[in-house]
Amino acid sequence: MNDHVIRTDGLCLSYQGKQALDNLTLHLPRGGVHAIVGANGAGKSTLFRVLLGFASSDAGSAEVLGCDSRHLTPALRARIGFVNEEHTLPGWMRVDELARMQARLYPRWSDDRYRQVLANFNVGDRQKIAQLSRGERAGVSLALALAQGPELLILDEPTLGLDVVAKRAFLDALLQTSLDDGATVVYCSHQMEEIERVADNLVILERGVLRHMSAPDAFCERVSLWIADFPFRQPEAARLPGVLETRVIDGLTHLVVFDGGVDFGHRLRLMGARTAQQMPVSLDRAVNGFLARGHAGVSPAAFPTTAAA
Ligand SMILES: Nc1ncnc2c1ncn2[C@@H]1O[C@H](COP(=O)(O)OP(=O)(O)OP(=O)(O)O)[C@@H](O)[C@H]1O
Repeated sequence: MNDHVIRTDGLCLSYQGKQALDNLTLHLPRGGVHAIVGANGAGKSTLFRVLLGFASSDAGSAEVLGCDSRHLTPALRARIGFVNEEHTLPGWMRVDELARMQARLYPRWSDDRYRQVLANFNVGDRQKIAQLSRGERAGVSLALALAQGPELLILDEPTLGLDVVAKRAFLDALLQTSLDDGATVVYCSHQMEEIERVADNLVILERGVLRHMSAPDAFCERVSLWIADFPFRQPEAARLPGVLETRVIDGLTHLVVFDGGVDFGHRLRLMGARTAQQMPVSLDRAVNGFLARGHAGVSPAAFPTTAAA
């Protein structure tokens, strides 16, 4: 049995000649929390739109829960929860009216789960959706999505603009559902500290291409910060294979390196470094270094895709 909750093969979509998804092959296994990261415009929202059948691809295939995204039936949609970054909900409805409507639509609806999630947010049942703050609306949309009892929950930057307390409540509710109900969560975010906390799998997209997929820890282990002291002149260390980012701080050269290998320090010494020290990096620094090389005009093709099959 194909046990991928999401499966795309050679997916392409361009808007007016701009390639939003570029031959994207992505297979996400069932279970856990999968975080999709990428720079602005990397294709994250476009991918979700294609997966949910809201946009058509130019080529390739997309499947969700084993079904072609172009032909998702209402029964299959009922097994998928979706929270978008705008938390779009009908503003004219009251919170309790909306919940009652959703309860009728979804056979697996759980009032207990709805109440449990909503309790984290300061929302009154009789408030109109339009009167809610952004964070409260986020809480309602998450409570509705989780109460649906989805097998798969897709979230597009769900915590954007939330304060620290609302963010924590949101993530706690998300984790609890993933653990208690066995739902697979797929979400995109720019917040690495969040991803570090909740994600089992890290997916890096760059200009519509899959660049990396592994556990966040495994990714971090492949990225190091090297601090080298070049007493005479700064070398062209950026040319060394795997260098993502270089900076000179207080006379020392800082290099963020991907898969530098055990002899990277030796190479720096051969280039004239008096000392070369290796240090671990945070997920934030590792991902940002990885994405920054694309911004710096370095051709991503110079780096192999490191996605697991
Ligand atoms: N409806 C559209 N019409 C034209 N171009 C679009 C449309 N939607 C997306 N794009 C383009 O497709 C590319 C991918 O956009 P997408 O919204 O998927 O990126 P993203 O990774 O979600 O970005 P962000 O992190 O900024 O939300 C971008 O270059 C964007 O300009």
